[in-house]
Amino acid sequence: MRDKTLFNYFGRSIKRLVMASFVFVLLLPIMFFLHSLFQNSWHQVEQKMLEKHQLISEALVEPLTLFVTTRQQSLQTIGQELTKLSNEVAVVLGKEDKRARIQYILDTHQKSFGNFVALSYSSTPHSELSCISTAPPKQPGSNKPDYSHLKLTGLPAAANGIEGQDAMSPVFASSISGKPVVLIQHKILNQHSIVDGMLYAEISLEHIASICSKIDFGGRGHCAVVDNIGQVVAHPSPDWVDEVKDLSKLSIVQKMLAGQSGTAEFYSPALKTDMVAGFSAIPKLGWGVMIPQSKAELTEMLDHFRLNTLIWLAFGVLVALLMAGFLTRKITRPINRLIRRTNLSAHSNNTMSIGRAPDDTPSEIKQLWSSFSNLLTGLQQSNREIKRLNLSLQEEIEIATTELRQANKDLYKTSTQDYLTSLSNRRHFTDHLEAILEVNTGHRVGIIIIDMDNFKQVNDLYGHETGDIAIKHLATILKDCVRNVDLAARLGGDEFVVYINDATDQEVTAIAEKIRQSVQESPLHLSGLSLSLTLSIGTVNQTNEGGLSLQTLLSQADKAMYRAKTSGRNKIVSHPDKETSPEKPKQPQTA
Ligand SMILES: Nc1nc2c(ncn2[C@@H]2O[C@H](COP(=O)(O)OP(=O)(O)OP(=O)(O)O)[C@@H](O)[C@H]2O)c(=O)[nH]1
Repeated sequence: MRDKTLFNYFGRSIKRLVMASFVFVLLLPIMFFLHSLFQNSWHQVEQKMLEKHQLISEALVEPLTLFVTTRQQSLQTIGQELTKLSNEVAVVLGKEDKRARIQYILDTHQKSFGNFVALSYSSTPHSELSCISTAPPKQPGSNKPDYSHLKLTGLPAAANGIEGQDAMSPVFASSISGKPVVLIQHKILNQHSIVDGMLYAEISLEHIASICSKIDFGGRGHCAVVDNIGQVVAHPSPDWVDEVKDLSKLSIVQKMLAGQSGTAEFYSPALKTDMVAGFSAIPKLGWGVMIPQSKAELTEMLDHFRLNTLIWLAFGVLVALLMAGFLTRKITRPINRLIRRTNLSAHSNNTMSIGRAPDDTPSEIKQLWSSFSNLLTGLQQSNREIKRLNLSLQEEIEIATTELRQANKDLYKTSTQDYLTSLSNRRHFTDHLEAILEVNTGHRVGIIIIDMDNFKQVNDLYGHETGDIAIKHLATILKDCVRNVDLAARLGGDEFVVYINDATDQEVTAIAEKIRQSVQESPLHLSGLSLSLTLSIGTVNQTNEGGLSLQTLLSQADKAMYRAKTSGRNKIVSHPDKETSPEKPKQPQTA
């Protein structure tokens, strides 16, 4: 449901749609990228860094091995000379001379090689040193170094050397220089391969320290070398070097001493931090070399890398959004302009065209614009035509309505009026009276029925047209005599009826009398002819208690009228019988 709402929201305008498309299109790869950046990168970067560290450590294996090997070879050279001397002096020289010659050889080589803190010789493996050459030269009377406590480990043979001939000690503080050194022991063999003497060389580790000191990167990235029992050979900390620090407890050192190479993470108690390192064992020496670095430093590097990536990413997204905004504007601006022009056109009463699309409008929208313009022009023409038709139709409708109204009026007149007198006809009178009787209870209802006396004679004597004139003459008098609230009607022939609304019997009789009198006193003048007319009138006046019948009233009034006829005409008879006879009845007469 929420998704639907979201889609609806973005679907409501092209601008939102395009912007959302850009964002989604961008966001997907960005999210994958970020996921990979934050999930895998630490491991990958750490691995890569450590691989580099390990490569460096591997690269150091050879020079460090070479460092020892070259010194081994030097000892071998000295050893060969001493063997030669041994063979010669066995015959020629005395013991002291031999010792002097050995001392000379040692001094000569000490000077020429310059690699040794001390070169010494003993005639047998366990005898006291008989000759020693040191740099600087040893002071007379000073103690000879004692190597008996050192645990030597065999070295692989140097070039042209014999296996088992050389051995090397762990690092120890030289009694001569006070500095850390390692001791290389070289056995001097006679022609029968029997040990004839021992050559010892204290080797300074300064050269190794100088090689390692060149490896210095980051805040705490360095190189460290340990000997075969895990003691420091080279390390950036001079104290550790001087005190021959034992690092054998470190897991990484133990791995190196076990002959392993690789990468590892370990805690440095000295630096009190987690470290990561690439390490390599130096198989020929039993040593190890490692390139450690603070883990925090790597994390910082990674964070820095991530921050940089995020900044570039944010910059990219911003540029993409700006581009999206610009492109969206290219699409929506002409559409909005089209909408505005269309609205203006609509408000201009369909007279204004929307014009041409601007030149920089995209071609599809240009086509839309053009189609829209054509459509609008057609619509405007149609609208004008419809308007014109509407106007003429309106006129026609008005005329037809007027005619219809007139026709209705005529129809109503025809259906309710008597054609000759324009009084109400019988039907209208009946309908009207029945409606009154139904609703107007409690009021009096008076009915006057009027019939011309001897009217047939009028027709017979003066013609039908004169009869009509006489009928109309009577109608005119009736109109004058009845009140607005009353209703006069022609029932047919020469018979008329008047309804008297809510009047006393006297008032009804008075109106009837007024009619009768008016007719009597208004003879009809027709081209020299004066025609006197009289009327016979019957009346009835009753209170409508409800359920009063019109037919009954008419019948009662009619009977009364007939009684007026039969009792001499020109008189009024009221129901129940009550005659009003003003004067002697007359026949219609001509003057
Ligand atoms: N001119 C004319 N005569 C009509 C019309 N309708 C009916 N008549 C005539 O009116 C006469 C009515 O006569 P009656 O009322 O029956 O008799 P009367 O001669 O009036 O005699 P009494 O009513 O007894 O006084 C008849 O001759 C009808 O033909 C009409 O519209 N015009």
